Amino acid sequence: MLSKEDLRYEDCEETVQWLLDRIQSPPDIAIICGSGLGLLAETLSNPKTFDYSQIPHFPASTVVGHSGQLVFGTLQDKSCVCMKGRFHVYEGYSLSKVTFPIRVFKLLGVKVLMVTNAAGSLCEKYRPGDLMIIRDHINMPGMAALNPLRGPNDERFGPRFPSLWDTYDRDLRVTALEIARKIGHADLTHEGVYCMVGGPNFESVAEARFLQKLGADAVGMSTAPEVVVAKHCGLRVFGLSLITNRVAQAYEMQESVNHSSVLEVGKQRSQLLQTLITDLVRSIQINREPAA
Ligand SMILES: O=P(O)(O)O[C@H]1O[C@H](CO)[C@@H](O)[C@H]1O
Ligand SMILES: Nc1nc2[nH]cnc2c(=O)[nH]1
Repeated sequence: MLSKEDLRYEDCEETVQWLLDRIQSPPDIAIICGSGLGLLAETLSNPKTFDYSQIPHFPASTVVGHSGQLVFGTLQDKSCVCMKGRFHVYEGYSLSKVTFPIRVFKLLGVKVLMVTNAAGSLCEKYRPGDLMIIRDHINMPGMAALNPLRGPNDERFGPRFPSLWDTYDRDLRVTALEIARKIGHADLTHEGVYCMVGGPNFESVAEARFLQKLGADAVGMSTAPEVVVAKHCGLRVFGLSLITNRVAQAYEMQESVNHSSVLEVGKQRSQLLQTLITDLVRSIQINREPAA
């Protein structure tokens, strides 16, 4: 059964038509800007910006550092769309709402989804300001049935039982690592496993130890639902975490984290993120099917 909160294929089509009536060319690449990473959207040329509040069926951004705008434009001659701000489950939104933009992107013709986020480090060698290319994820809420694909499956989006074994595109990961090396930041760029928790509280020491034992290198409160829905509908996915803090795994550790410090690290690293994403976008070949 669909709940009142669940958005349908027809809702997506309505949003897509509204956007197509207002933009020059449909995007090939979508970029989601994580907490404090909205400056990425400033890299687009000829921007056309919509507040989420204008767009049919879009929820509102309620988190500081997520300005709530969809920006269409060009980056490295590629037609792109940037979400300046994403939706989180802890804001009270259903997973259908949290992931709605991904399905809109798919129907707009997007081929590649790039997700960025701010995350806490569970890995000894990661430092605040480091980058983690996401190799794989652990979707904690998803494993407990809080999955965006729960409920009736609409085959027009994708199959009932999608496989996630190769979710984070190998070629894009390899290229991103090469770019990090070329721009002299190989030392602070890692590849690892992102774990999504529901939030909004940061982890207790016992929770942090638990997640680290499970194989997580970084933890945050987003991304996994977006990626599950993207994979379900056949998008290529690239994920990048900015490590904004270390997560205390011992009671003696003096690690305090708050949202302002997360945003501050985002600001400090925004140039590096822009360079990496811009160079990665340059490397992508888009094969558009010829119009029928
Ligand atoms: O995942 P993004 O949206 O980057 O934000 C991260 O930063 C916020 C906490 O400071 C949480 O929302 C967490 O998920
Ligand atoms: N859950 C969680 N989310 C974050 N986002 C940025 N840092 C953190 C963190 O330490 N934990």
